[in-house]
Amino acid sequence: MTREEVSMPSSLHEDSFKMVDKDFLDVSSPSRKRAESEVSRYYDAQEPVTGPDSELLAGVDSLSLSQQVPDTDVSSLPNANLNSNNANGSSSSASIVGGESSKATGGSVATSVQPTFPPLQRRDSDRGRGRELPRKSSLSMPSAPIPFQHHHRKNSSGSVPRFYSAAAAPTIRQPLSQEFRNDRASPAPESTSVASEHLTNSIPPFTSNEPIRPGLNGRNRSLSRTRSLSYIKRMEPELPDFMVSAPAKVIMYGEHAVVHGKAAIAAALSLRSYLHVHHLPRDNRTVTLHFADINLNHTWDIESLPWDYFNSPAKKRLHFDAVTSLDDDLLEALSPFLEPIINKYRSAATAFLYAYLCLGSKHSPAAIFTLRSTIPIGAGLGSSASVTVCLSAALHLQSGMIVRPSAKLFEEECTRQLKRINDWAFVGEMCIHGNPSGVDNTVATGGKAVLFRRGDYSKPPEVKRLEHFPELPLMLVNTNQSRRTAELVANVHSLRNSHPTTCGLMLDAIDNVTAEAMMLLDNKHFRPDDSHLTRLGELVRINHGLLVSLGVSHPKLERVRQIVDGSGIGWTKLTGAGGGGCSFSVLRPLCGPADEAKKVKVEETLAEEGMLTYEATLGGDGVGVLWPSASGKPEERTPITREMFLAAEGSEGVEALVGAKSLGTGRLGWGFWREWLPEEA
Ligand SMILES: Nc1ncnc2c1ncn2[C@@H]1O[C@H](COP(=O)(O)OP(=O)(O)OP(=O)(O)O)[C@@H](O)[C@H]1O
Ligand SMILES: C[C@@](O)(CCO)CC(=O)[O-]
Repeated sequence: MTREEVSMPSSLHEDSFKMVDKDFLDVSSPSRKRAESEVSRYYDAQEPVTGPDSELLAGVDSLSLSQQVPDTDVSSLPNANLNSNNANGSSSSASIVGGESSKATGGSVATSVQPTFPPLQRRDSDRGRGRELPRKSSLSMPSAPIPFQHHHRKNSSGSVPRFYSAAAAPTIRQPLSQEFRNDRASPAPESTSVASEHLTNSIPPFTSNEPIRPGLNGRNRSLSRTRSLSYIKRMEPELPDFMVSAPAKVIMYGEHAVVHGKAAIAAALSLRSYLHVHHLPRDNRTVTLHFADINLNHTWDIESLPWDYFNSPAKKRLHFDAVTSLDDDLLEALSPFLEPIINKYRSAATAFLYAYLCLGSKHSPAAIFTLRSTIPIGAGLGSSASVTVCLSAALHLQSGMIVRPSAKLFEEECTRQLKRINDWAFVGEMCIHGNPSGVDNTVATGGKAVLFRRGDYSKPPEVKRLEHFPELPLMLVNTNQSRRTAELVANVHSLRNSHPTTCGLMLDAIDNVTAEAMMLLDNKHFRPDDSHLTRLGELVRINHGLLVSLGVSHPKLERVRQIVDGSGIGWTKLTGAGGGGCSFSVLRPLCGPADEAKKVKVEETLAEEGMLTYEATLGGDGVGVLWPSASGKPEERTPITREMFLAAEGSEGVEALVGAKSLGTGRLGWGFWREWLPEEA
C-alpha cells in the first residue's frame, strides 16, 4: 500500500499538522482554523522571529513525512514463500487470509535515542512490589482431546468451516530467510540469526579415546561420537537461553481520543518488562508460561495444542501478516487450554498462546517463558503492551523469523523486523484490551517518542517519530487505584454513543491539543525553560480537563491534581486509560530552595495518602534482546539462569541483574533494534 504523501507549503502550521488529522490538511476546516489561531496567538505573544524563537520556528519545518519508511510489498521478502511450503501443496495465496495481510506497512517505529538511560527511581519504599521466589511449574493439561467439534459449527459469516484432519494439515517448515543465509556465511558472531547460532552451537565439544575411522566424505569420526551425538542431541536444548525486554510508556496527550481516530503523543519510559526464555532438552515437549508478577505459572504439552486448527490454510497467519482482528474460532479452540487459568489473568495467557500457535509449529522448541516487570500493572503505563512486545519478540527470535540487531542489520530490515514485532504485539494487546489503538505497543516496540494516529482500523496506523523529543522535568504519581483499560475504553465508547456531538467536539479538542503540543515537542529548538514549559503545561491541564469530562478520571487522580496545583510546582494530567493508575506532572523549572521545598512537601503529602512518586526519564530504547542470557567478558561469560532471574529482589534486583544499565549494550550486552549502529561493548 502506498502511504499518502501530502505536499504542502512548509509553513509552520501546515507542516506541523500533516500527521495529526486529515481534517487539518484542509485549510478551511474548523479544527484546523481553531488550532492555527491558537498557535498564532501564542507565537505572536513571543519574541520577534529574529530572536531565539526563530530557531524554534525554523525547526518546525523538519516535521514531515519524508522520514517515513516506504511501504514494502511482502512478496519481495525473503520468507514470502513460506506458504508454498505447506504439505498439501496449496498455492501461496491460499494460506493468506485477507488481502491486506499480504502487505507490509512500513510504519516507521524505529527510533534514535541515547544508548542508556537511568532507571526510574522510586521515591517511596518498594511497597507491595516484592517478587516471588521460584515456584514449581505445574503441568496441567486439559484431559479431553483437542475439541474438533467446533470445526463443524457455523462461523460468523454463516459458512461451515472445513474440518482439518492431522494428515491434511499443512506442516509449515520455515525456510531460512535470506538474512539467515547471509549471516551464516558471515564470520561475525553478532550478525548471526537465532537459527544459525543454534546450528553452530548444537554440536557439543567431543572428546574420545576411540579409534578414529574414516567417515562420510572422507572425514574422520568415531562410532561412539555418532551414538553420543544422538543422545546429546536429545538432551541438548535446541537454542541457548535468551532474554528480551520492552519499555513502559507515558501518553503525553491524546489517550482515549486515539481510539477514536485522533492523534496521540506517547514516549517510552525507563521502566521495563524482561522475559527470560529457557530452552529445555529436546525430549521434553512442554511449554511453560510463568508470569511471576501475577503468579501465573502454567505448562502445556506442545503436541496436544490445537496446531492443526491454527495451521489450517483458512486460519494460518504468517509472521509478516498484519492481523487487525482476533479470530473467534481460534479463540474458541484455545479456550479448553486456558480454562485452568484464573479469570483475571486468562487474557494475558491468551495473548501468549494465540501468538505461540500462530507463530510456531508442533516442532517449536520446548521452553519456559518467565516474565518479570518493573512496570506497575494496570496503572496506565502500558504494562500490557510491554509484555506483549516481549512475547512477540521472543517468539519471532525463537522461530528464526527475525535476526538479532547488529551493525550489519541494514536499516530497512531493522524497520521490517520492528514492524513484525509490533504487529504481533498488537494481536496480544487485542487479547488483553479488546479494542486497543496500538499506540502502546508501537511505543514499547520502537521506543523514544511518537505521534500516532489510526484512522482506519483495517489499515496500518500513521506513526511519526519525534526526533527531537526533549528531556522534560516530569513527576509521575501512581494513585495505586486499580482499574481496567478495556472497561474505561468501553465507557468512553458508550458516552460517545449517547452524546455523539458533544463527545465528538471533546475528542476534536483533544486532537487540537495534541497538534499544538506536537509543534513544541518535536522541535530541536525546544527549550525546557519557563515559557515553553508553561505552554506544554497548559496543554497538559486542558487535556486532563477534557478527560475528566469524558468520565475517565478518579477522585484519587483529582486529589493529586489538587495537591500539585495547590503547590504551584507544575501541571497535572492522568496518563493512559485513567480511572485510577498514574498521573504525571510537567514541573516548572525549580528556582531555588523554596521551590525544592514545595516539591518535597508535595511528595510527602502524596506518600502520606498512599501514593508513590517517581522521577521519570522519557524517550528511551524500545524492544531489546540479550542473546544469550549471560553477562561478563567473552572469556568469562556467566549465564543468567531462570533461577537467578526469579531470585532477583524487587525491581531494583531485576534491573541490577539484567538491566541495560548493568549489562551495557552492544555485542555482549543488550541489543536494540535501532536504525543506527549500535554501540559495541
Ligand atoms: N507484569 C505482568 N505480568 C503478566 N501480565 C501482565 C503484566 N503486566 C500487565 N499484564 C497484563 O496486562 C493487564 C493490564 O493491562 P491494562 O491495559 O489494564 O493496564 P496497562 O497496560 O498497565 O495500562 P494502560 O493500558 O492504561 O497503559 C493485566 O491484567 C495482565 O493481563
Ligand atoms: C486509553 C488508551 O487510549 C490508552 C491506554 O494506554 C487505549 C488505547 O489507546 O488503546
